[in-house]
Amino acid sequence: MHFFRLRLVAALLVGITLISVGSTYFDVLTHKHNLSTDLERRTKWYGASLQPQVEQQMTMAHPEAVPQLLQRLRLYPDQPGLAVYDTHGQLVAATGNVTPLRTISQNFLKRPLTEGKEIAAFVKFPPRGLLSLASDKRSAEPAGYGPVRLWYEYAIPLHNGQLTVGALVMVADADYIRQASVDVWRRSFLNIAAMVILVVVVTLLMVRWFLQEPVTRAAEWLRQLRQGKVHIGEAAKEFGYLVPIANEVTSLAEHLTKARAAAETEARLRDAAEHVWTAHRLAVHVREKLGNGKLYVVSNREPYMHVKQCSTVECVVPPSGLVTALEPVLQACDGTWIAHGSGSEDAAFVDEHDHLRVPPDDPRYTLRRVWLSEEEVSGHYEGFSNEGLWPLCHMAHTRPIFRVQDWEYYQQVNAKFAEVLVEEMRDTEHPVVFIQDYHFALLPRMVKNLRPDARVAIFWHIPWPNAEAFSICPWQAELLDGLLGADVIGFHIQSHCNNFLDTVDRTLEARTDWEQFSILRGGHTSLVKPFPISVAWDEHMTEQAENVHHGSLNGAGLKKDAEDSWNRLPDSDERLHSDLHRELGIEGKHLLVGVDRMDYTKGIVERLLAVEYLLDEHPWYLEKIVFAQIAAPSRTRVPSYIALKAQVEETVERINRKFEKSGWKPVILIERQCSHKEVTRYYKAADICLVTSLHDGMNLVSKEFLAARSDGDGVLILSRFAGAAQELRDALTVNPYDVRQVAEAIRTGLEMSPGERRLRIDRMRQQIKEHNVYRWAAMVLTDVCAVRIEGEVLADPGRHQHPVTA
Ligand SMILES: Nc1ncnc2c1ncn2[C@@H]1O[C@H](COP(=O)(O)OP(=O)(O)O[C@H]2O[C@H](CO)[C@@H](O)[C@H](O)[C@H]2O)[C@@H](O)[C@H]1O
Ligand SMILES: O=P(O)(O)OC[C@H](O)CO
Repeated sequence: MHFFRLRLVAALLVGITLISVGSTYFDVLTHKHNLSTDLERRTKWYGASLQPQVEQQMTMAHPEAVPQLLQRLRLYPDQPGLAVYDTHGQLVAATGNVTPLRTISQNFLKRPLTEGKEIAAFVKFPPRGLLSLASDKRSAEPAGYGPVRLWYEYAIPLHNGQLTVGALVMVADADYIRQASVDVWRRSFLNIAAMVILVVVVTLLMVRWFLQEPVTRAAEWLRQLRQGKVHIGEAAKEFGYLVPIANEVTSLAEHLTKARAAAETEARLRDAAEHVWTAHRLAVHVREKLGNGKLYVVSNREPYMHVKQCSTVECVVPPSGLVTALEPVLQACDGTWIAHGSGSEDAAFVDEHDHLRVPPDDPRYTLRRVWLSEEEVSGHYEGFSNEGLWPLCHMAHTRPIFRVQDWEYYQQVNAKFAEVLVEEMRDTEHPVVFIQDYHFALLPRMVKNLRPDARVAIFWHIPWPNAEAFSICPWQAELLDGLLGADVIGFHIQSHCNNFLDTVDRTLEARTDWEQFSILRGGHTSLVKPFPISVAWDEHMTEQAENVHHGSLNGAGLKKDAEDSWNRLPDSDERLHSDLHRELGIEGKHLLVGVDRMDYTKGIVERLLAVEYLLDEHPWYLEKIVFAQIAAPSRTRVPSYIALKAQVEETVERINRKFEKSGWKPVILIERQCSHKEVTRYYKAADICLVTSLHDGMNLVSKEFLAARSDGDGVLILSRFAGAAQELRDALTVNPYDVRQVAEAIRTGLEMSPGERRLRIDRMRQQIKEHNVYRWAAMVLTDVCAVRIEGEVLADPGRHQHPVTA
């Protein structure tokens, strides 16, 4: 820093001095020029006014009268000295400062006397020759001549008709011009000195306040961070105005912290011979399985949408179970995610290949956006997918609608994605394609036809109904045939696999192997397997929770008693809990939470009716509970969704009207999409999380709730018709249609002892930790990478084994 300051001061000194000297130099030149021009003009004018009278005198051949004339003509002492010379260059008369006039050179007079033209010049007098004769050579004052001064000499010819009769010479003292320049330089020097001092002082102060101090503070913070003495979130104030750097450093620190945590976790897991999957383990595993290949994921919904909100463009993560599950997988494995670019501003954020790297603030993988027309969205997404297949696969008693035109768009969009996929994979050998969901039932076959060397898996995120229910789809055979193009077909649970095998059995010419759970059709085998999807597991939160719950050493080095810590939330969670309660105006009340897309399969209305039933039957809970339902707008142009929204709003209004009392209302409806962070606040602050789907492939809200409960508290009420119910045996399982049962479950949850809550949550969290989304992806990708492609030479025989047992 010291050297930096020295260099800065030196640079400022040189810079300011050069600029100031340059500008002064030009000032002096201008000033000198102006003064000289003025003197020239005045002298010439004076000469012109004298010339006729002197000429007359010379013409009359009275040279002896010329001195008197000159005396008369020179009225003031500051006027130029005057001299008249005859045609031989002999001085006839002189007045004023005669010394320089006497030494006018013959050369100077030559021009007016011989050529008849005027002449002017600035000269220094006494000249150098005289100076050198001075007795004291160091003196600037030659003996008898006074100091050297600047003079302006001007000579004009004197005429008698055509004849030159002499010359009139004027000598003006021009030394004031030289003096003025010296003055300007002196003033400028003082200015420069003052400016340099001021700028240097101000700069040094600024360096100290705005650079040295923040940098010192930031360096100290980084040192403490390295030593684990401070938290990442506390950085901003240390960095002051260097906030952009703070953000980058914070993100770097987060990465380092995560990497350190991951390394520690890996080491611990290895040490404990556990089999928990982490992002890092998945990344290593997938890289090994893919070899030279690459991963391509296809879904209708994209993980990041650029949308206009008010006047700004925001990049949002849509509320979708599929996105929640796949995003951490892609972040771990890299690859390309191909999806419909559905955000209003999406087109502005892609390159010429419709690519962008995401997540935007920490790019890890490529998103390829596919553009669909309004008609394609309406026919493929809203029509066939969400008015046809969605209600067909969910037992929620909404009638599926199948239109011929929607089916045509469904085929068209599947073909469009196949084309894009093939284009993306053109330079990749052995690509692995992982297709998502019911929007792309035809895609596996299309891809296999175009790229027989591709290994293809499809995961069906929603339930598969029984064969009879599925048979109402007019194009069931085409859909099944399309799906059977895949090498691996995944569902959440075994019963969905069974339903699928049964549907194929009854519909197509194919050999179904119920022992291997595979289907052979046209010489190609498809493996049909359950892969229960899950959420990412944040080891950080787990450690924090475990430290509190199991009485390990806390930050202060004190061993906490397990029972004592049981009823306590960690500080940050406690604060979060009370902040949210204060924000909602529900301090001291029990908070029940529901988080869903506004979808009729999620049982939102039934859940509201259960809350109403509870308050009717157990009025003791009046003013003691609040149910917050966060509902993200979903498929908002589909009629059944429009009707559901109206029904939910009406029901909330009716229940609130019925029970509201002195400012308290039993239901808060938040109809918008929240960030993951906001949703997590609700999960953490809730006493009970209500998941009452009428039918659900898996349901990730239940798992997110458990993952968020690092405090080890909270109760999960879970529909038995959600796939998650098969794994989460410690939830309070309910039939969502049975309003009384759901109400009773809420009551049980509210009355449950802290010990029982902890026991249940602990077991379910352990289940999710071990069966997280990294494990899900590892299972699917291991199976698809193990597929044998006809004619392919095995470069790595290990690739085709099934080593995953965890
Ligand atoms: N208001 C809101 N704001 C922000 N985020 C919100 C939100 N409401 C919901 N979300 C988020 O959206 C996701 C919903 O996931 P779900 O599994 O519950 O249902 P979804 O039907 O979308 O998924 C489909 O795919 C998943 C994954 O396979 C299956 O579990 C499921 O059964 C199937 O229907 C969750 O991550 C949740 O946090
Ligand atoms: O919002 P959608 O229509 O993409 O649905 C999201 C679901 O995760 C589909 O399974």
